[in-house]
Parts: sequence; C-alpha cells; structure tokens
Amino acid sequence: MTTRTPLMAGNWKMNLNHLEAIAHVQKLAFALADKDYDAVEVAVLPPFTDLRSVQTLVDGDKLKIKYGAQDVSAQDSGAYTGEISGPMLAKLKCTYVVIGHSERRQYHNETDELVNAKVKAAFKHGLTPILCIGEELHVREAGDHVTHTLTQLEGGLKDLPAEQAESIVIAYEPVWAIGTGKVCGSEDAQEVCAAIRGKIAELYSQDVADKVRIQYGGSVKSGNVAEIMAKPDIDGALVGGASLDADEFVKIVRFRDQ
Ligand SMILES: O=C[C@H](O)COP(=O)(O)O
Repeated sequence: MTTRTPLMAGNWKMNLNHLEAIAHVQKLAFALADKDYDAVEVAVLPPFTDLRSVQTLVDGDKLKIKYGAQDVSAQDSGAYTGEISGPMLAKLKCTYVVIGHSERRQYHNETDELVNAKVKAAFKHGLTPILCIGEELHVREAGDHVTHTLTQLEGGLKDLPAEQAESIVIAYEPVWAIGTGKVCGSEDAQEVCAAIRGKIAELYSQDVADKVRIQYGGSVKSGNVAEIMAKPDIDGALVGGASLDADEFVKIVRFRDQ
C-alpha cells in the first residue's frame, strides 16, 4: 500500500500582486512549522507576475513551501504572444503547474487535446502538472458526472507514459462547487475520486494508480476540509478563495486539527 503525502495547494487565481504575494508567503512561512511540512506538502500557485518574487523569497529564506504556475503554454518558445513556456517556469524553479482548470476550459476554450499537449509540455520541462477535471452542474444533474470526468481524464493523459503518469496530480473540481460556497458532499467527491483512481489503474496499473495524488477542489474551507480529507481516495485540496486568507489556509493545511 503506497502512502501518499497530502498536497494542499492554494490557487490564487488572478489575485495578489507581487508585493502582496511576498507578504502573503511570509505570513504562511511564519505560521507553518516543520511538523506541518512533515505531514503535508504545501504549495502556492500565484499569478505569473508573482513567481519571481516568490522564488526569491523561498530561495532566500530556504522555505519549505513549494510553488507553481496556473497555466503553461504547449509550445516551448516562439511567436505566441501572451504565453508563458515550460522552460520559463522551470527556470523559476516551479514545482507545479495547474493545467486545464475549468476557468481556462470555460473562458479560453481549452480542449482536452490542448490540455494533453500542456501536460506533456510540463513533464518535458520537469514540472509536475496538476490536471484539473470535473463536471458542470447540468452534467451532474443528468447523472453523467463520472463519465464526463473520466473522459476529461483520459483526454488529459493520452499517450502519457506510466513513469510520468505516476507523478501527476489530478484535481477533481466539480465546476458548480467552485467559488459558489456549494461544497460537493464528501461521499459524492469520493465517488468520483475513486472512479478516477480506478480509471488510472485500468489505463496503467494499480501500482501507478496507488501513487497518483487526487485532490478535491471547490469551496474548500477549514470547516469542511477534515471531512473531505477523511475519504480514502482524496489526497489533498486545490483551494481557491480560502487560500487568499493566510490564517484560513494554514488551518486547511492543519486539517487534522479541525
Ligand atoms: O483551483 C481552485 C478551485 O477552482 C476552487 O476554488 P474555490 O476554492 O474558490 O471554490
């Protein structure tokens, strides 16, 4: 039985400028102790413009907090105005990169094909993808949430070798629970996360499936995180709004105390 270290990641979305980012990470660093990092991997996912400042702080103060980006280009370089490449993020020593967040799928028309290309670009440059999948409300109401989410999973993982797949992080984020305050019931979240692990076992092997960390995301707060984390196939949370409040995010990291 593989032991998976929980990953609590704060997706700041389009919030906090680079000065605010420094103050925020300093607050987190001040509050978090070695025992927190021993139990949980903690990461922040700031906007691109903050990454250099966060890197300087993390390097300079030798912080144990990890960081990453919210998106990556499928291309390595070239005439792609506005895009940020894998090599650029690798140079900033990012550990993680969020790929296929529902806000990218919805507002930037990202398809499973593009998401798959971005996953491959991330691995090519030594970044660990946090691959986001999950259904909209109408899909859940129709009872198609598992099929829909597994189709996105298969699309995102297409042609990915097992040695890469085993280190990917999957974030199950039901779109209707994002930023709405409507948290998906822990049983419902577990149902989909178990199905995700089952599909990975089918696509690769049980050994690979046992290694992959699956996060839940959607209105996670200190008040509901413990119940969610009690589920066997949920290995962490991708936290949006609540990660902007340092005290609240620290409480989420300390989910075992809630
Ligand atoms: O990436 C994070 C998710 O979209 C969840 O956002 P939220 O915690 O604000 O609902």
